[in-house]
Amino acid sequence: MARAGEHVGVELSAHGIGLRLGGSTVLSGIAVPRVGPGQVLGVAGGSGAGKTLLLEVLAGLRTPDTGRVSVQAPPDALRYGFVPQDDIVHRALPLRTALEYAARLRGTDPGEVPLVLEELGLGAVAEQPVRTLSGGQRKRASIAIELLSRPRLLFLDEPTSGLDPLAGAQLTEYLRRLAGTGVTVVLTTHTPADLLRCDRVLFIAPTGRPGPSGTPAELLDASPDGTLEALYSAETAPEPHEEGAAEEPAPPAAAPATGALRQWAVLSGREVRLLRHDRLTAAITVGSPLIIIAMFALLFRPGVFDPDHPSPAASAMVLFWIAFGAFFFGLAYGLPQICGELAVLRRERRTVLRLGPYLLAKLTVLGPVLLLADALLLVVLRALDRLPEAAVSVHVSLFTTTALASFAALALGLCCSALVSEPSQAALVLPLLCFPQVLFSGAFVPVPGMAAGGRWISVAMTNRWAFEALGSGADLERLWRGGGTEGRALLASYADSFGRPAWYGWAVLAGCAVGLLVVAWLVLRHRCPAARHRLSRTAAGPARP
Ligand SMILES: Nc1ncnc2c1ncn2[C@@H]1O[C@H](COP(=O)(O)OP(=O)(O)OP(=O)(O)O)[C@@H](O)[C@H]1O
Repeated sequence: MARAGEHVGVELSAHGIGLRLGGSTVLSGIAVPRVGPGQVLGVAGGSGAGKTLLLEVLAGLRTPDTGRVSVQAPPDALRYGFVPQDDIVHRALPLRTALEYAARLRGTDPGEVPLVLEELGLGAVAEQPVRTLSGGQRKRASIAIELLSRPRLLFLDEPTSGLDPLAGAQLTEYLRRLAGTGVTVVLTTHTPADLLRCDRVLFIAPTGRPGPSGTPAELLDASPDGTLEALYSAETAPEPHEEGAAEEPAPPAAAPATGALRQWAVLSGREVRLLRHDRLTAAITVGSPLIIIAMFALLFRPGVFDPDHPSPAASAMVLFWIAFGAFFFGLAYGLPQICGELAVLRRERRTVLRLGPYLLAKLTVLGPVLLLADALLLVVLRALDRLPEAAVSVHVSLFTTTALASFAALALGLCCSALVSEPSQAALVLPLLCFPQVLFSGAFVPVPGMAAGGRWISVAMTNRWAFEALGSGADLERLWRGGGTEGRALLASYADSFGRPAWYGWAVLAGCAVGLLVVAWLVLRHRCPAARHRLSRTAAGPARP
């Protein structure tokens, strides 16, 4: 929290801001009046006028095509916070826990959490899961997370939207008090009552052109009917563009950084807590492999790998479904992971979060569960005589294959989860990903019998490589040679599918897992950009009181 009387502060202003998106101009010639510590700037305008975009430009999250944002801050005082419109706290966690993880991630003292909660009037609901909080409490929770970093410059995108007039008034009053401690506050709002509590107000006219600007009293004087509402569609002359002036060398990020290792540890801890607090998800995570294993145990006959009386076709099916089970475990775990918390991820990326530790934390928590599921699958099937009685090395080979198949599928799931926007879309993707893994695995139509197109597609199917590695590990060819006419027919149709050593399949599966994780990382880097402060910061002496 900023301490009253501290003489550090940030001054912000902007000139000639212009921005084009999707081929059209969304902001042009916007000037932002100078605001400093202790002041609140309200940005107003109709829906779609460009308030959020301007806020992002001011916060250094977007580069304007024209114009300049300047921030005057004493050395080391440019700590900023950005509170977006979306819900940005993990809903399953108790509020206090969510804030403590946010503090650890930012490298700030979790001991600050009770202070921040009290300050925002959230002490009484600190132990409630975030999903049970009211809209107004969630907004304050969102602000609380940013306050943990003790920002000197705080941006808030529509902090009062969805609140009743009293709750909205209380929130803006709180922001006023916060500004009084030396923080510079910039907020967007739709509510004229909020604007009356600001020191300065800037209107953006429809289509992103400049509107009137001044103190609330000046604006009320200038209004044709004495109301702020009348100014929503008013336009003033745009500031001349400063072509090419937008790009400034990027100063270092303002938020305190935590090391990659520490982020990984904090994020892994949070993943575990999320699983513990979201009991239904935890039950599905543990229960779905158990159900699938039980179905396999009921489906397969015992003794199909008996070298004296083998059932060649049945043995191929057992190995295929084991490969598919391992694939399904990984995919089902990976798909819901990222899309359900994109808003949280975006926000954390704007402060400190690194994507490497984030993805690694997912693997750290889900990996052991997957390994356990794969091991249980093999142990149960062997105990029920659905797998061959063989040397330990054979079982190690089968386990290695299933583990790598699960990890490749987990990486595929994380990748797709990063690409979609909502869990409902992830659910739609699930069958689309499973179908080709069945069709082109080479189990039902052996690879040598596929059309050329199918053979090419099968190369990209991790299930094919898992199936072949399992067949090689279990030495299907030898089993089939002793399997009479059926065995010889299968040997002819599968040709050399199981002729390659198992490690060949392992290498492909490991390569797929790494490649897909890199793709997931790239997708997230594009969709959740890290804050790059392109503000033209000027070192300054003591800020104005
Ligand atoms: N990525 C984008 N590509 C193209 N157009 C965009 C993009 N993001 C925003 N816009 C457009 O820019 C305009 C301004 O959007 P912005 O979100 O800033 O509006 P706003 O004033 O915050 O609206 P609201 O009050 O409804 O939240 C809108 O017309 C929007 O459709």
